[in-house]
Amino acid sequence: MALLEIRGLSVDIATPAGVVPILEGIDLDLDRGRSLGLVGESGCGKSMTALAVMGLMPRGARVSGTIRFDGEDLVGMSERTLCKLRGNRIAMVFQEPMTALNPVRTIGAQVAEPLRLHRGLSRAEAEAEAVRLLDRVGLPPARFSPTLYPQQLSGGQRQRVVVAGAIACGPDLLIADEPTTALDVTIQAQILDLLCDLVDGEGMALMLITHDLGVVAEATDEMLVMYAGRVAEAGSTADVFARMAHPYTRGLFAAMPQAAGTAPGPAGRRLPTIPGVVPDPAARPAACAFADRCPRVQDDCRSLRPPLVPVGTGHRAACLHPHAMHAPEFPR
Ligand SMILES: Nc1ncnc2c1ncn2[C@@H]1O[C@H](COP(=O)(O)OP(=O)(O)OP(=O)(O)O)[C@@H](O)[C@H]1O
Repeated sequence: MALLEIRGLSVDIATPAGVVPILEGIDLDLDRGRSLGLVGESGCGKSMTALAVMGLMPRGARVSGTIRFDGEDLVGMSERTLCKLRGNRIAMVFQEPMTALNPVRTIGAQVAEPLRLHRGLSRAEAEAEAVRLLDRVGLPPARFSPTLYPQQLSGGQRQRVVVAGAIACGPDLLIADEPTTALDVTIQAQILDLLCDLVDGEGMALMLITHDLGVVAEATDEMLVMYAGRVAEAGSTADVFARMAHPYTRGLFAAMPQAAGTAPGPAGRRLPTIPGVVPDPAARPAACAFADRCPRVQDDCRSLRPPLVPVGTGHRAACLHPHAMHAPEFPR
C-alpha cells in the first residue's frame, strides 16, 4: 500500500447559494521517496486536495471517500489525532513565506518550534537542531544566525526557513503548495532542487502543487492533472509528457512559453491560451467539464461524464476522445 492512498475523495461545501461540489472522486497514490505534481489552472481544486489531506477543511465542508496515510484513514479522524500528524509526519509549505513566518520571532525559534511541540526537545536542544536544519536548507550558521528575523532575509531565504521548519520533524509527507511562485526563476530552481534532494536523499514523499507544467516536468516522478475538481489525466510524468492524451493537458502544455517557442521570441508572437475559464463549481456541467473549451469536443461530451480510464501502462485520462498515443506535435 502506498504511503498516501486517496480513493473517491469528494468535497462539497455548503454556501449561501447551496451546496457546491468542489472535488469529485479524486484518486491518487503517493509513495515514500516519490514526488507527485498536482497541476491545473486556478480553481481546479489543487489546494483543496492538499487541505483535505491536512484535515484543514473550511466551515461547511463535507468530505467523503478515503485518505489513507500509512494505512490509517484521515477522513473522520479526530482533530486531536490530526494535530499530532500535522507539522510532524505530514508537513506543508505554502506559496508566500511571510504568511508562514512570524515577523517578531527569530528564524531559529520558529524552526525549533515543531521540535519542542512534537518531539519534546528542550529549548536549547531544539535551537541547536534548528541551526543544523537551517544549514541543511542552505542557510549556513556562519552567514545566517538563528537570531535573525524573517525580514532580514530575502524571499528565497525565507522560503528556505519555511522548508527547514516543515522538515524539522522528518515528515513522511511534505505538501508544497506553489512553493516557488513568489520567487524569481533562479531561486525557484534552487528551492525545487532542495525539495528533490529531500525526496531522493531522505525518502520523503512530496506532493507539489503548481500551475506550471515546467515545474512538474523538472521536479516530479508522477503527475495528476486536475480540471474543475476532477482528475483529467494521471500517470508517470515521463509518460504523460510523452503521450498527452487529454486535450486539457495539451492545452496547458501549449501555453507554456518554452513549448510555444516564444521565449525568447520574435516581437509580437502570442502565447496560445485555452479559451474560456474553468467553470464555477456551482455551474459545473454534469458531463465533461472541459467540453465548452475543448478543441476536440463532440456531441457525446455534452451528455456523458468521461470516466478515468487507462490510456497506457499506469497512465489514465478522463476523455471520451483522447489524443492518439504519440508525442504532442506542438511547435518547438
Ligand atoms: N471556503 C470555500 N467556500 C466555497 N468555495 C470554495 C472555498 N474554498 C475554495 N472554494 C472553491 O473551490 C474551488 C477549488 O479551489 P482551490 O483553491 O482548491 O483551487 P486551486 O486549483 O488550488 O487554485 P489556485 O491555483 O488558485 O490556488 C474554487 O472554485 C474555489 O472558489
